[in-house]
Amino acid sequence: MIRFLTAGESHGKELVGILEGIPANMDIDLDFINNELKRRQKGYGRSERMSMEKDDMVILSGINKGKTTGNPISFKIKNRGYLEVLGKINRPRPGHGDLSGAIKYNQKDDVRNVLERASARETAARVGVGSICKVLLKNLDIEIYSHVIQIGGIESSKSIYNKGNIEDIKNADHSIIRVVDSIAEEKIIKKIRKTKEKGDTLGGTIELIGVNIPVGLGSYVSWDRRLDGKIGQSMMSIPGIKAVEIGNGLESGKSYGSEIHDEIFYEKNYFRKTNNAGGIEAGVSNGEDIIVRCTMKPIPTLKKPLKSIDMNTKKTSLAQVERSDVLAVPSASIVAENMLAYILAEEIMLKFGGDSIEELKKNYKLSI
Ligand SMILES: Cc1cc2nc3c(=O)[nH]c(=O)nc-3n(C[C@H](O)[C@H](O)[C@H](O)COP(=O)(O)O)c2cc1C
Ligand SMILES: C=C(O[C@@H]1CC(C(=O)O)=C[C@@H](OP(=O)(O)O)[C@H]1O)C(=O)O
Repeated sequence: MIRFLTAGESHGKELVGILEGIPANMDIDLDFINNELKRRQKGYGRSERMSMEKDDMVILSGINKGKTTGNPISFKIKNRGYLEVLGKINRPRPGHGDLSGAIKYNQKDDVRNVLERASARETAARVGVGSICKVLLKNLDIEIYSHVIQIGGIESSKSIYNKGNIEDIKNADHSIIRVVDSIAEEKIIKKIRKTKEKGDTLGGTIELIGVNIPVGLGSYVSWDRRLDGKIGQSMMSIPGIKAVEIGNGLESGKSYGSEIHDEIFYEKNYFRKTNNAGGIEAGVSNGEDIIVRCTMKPIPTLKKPLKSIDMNTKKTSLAQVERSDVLAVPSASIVAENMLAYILAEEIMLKFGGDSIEELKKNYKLSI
């Protein structure tokens, strides 16, 4: 069984992660992990904080001479934003965790402790965890890719949900956004710039694809073992993600069954000519690519703030203005890839098992 925990605050000393259940003897390439961390920091529209932070992983345990040992892996990622002068916050930002967190944890005098953890800075540690899971999946030739498909209503890349061409996505550059053409790219950048000038923010939609997925991950036997349910929760756990779609989920409600269900064929193996199900039926992977789309709402911190209440005086006021991203959709895309990697690695270990990578590979080969 794989499980993980993260700890750390946005402006605390460090973020830490503990990941248990990764088999022994797996080669860990730290450059690959640090590149994943770097990919999460890219994206036009992010704040100055991203040029301050240079995320890299310091391994504390569970990896020796570049190989996993089977022991829990722990690591840290330094916060260069540590010790910044941070003022009190008592005018909660609509859309952030400020108000509900202040009431829940009785932090009404200063909301700072709430947003320190609600902040998406924590997702750096999740990418640390997910990138180790990606290495596990790569050992079985399973890969995960993602791209941004729209920002603020402007299409940036074509959805590939139905047997589309994934070659473009494999090389998607999240430094800005993967765009259909340079005109769309120009339009999007202009929109982000204008939005920033107006003191406003944006969201968008991302798409993930998992390839070379074996049949049988997840299960229908109990509600909490369904793979689509697990993926849904992992995606919804990313700050800002407000909708998750598997395959052609949204359109399916407007279609006839004859239009949406993927007919079954056989030629040496079972296969489908369409993939509206996004690779999952009855909570079980069916061997087709896993396709997930997620929509992120606009960033809650607005330079031109919305109405709020001063929690000291209870008078109408304007929400607190903090340094903030205008858009973080490309970064969320990398977080989502890594959360999907975690869920798939967890399911792989549940189904095939193995205390060493050799054992896992042997079990896997025998079963598929
Ligand atoms: C990579 C990333 C960066 C983010 N940056 C900011 C930010 O700079 N300012 C902000 O207000 N929200 C930011 N968010 C979104 C908030 O963290 C999120 O909206 C908030 O925690 C409330 O959670 P919810 O949107 O899931 O309800 C970011 C999210 C992600 C994934
Ligand atoms: C630090 C990160 O994202 C942060 C997420 C975030 C939020 O409210 O979620 C607010 C901003 O932090 P700060 O208040 O320091 O400017 C973002 O920069 C990161 O992604 O590494």
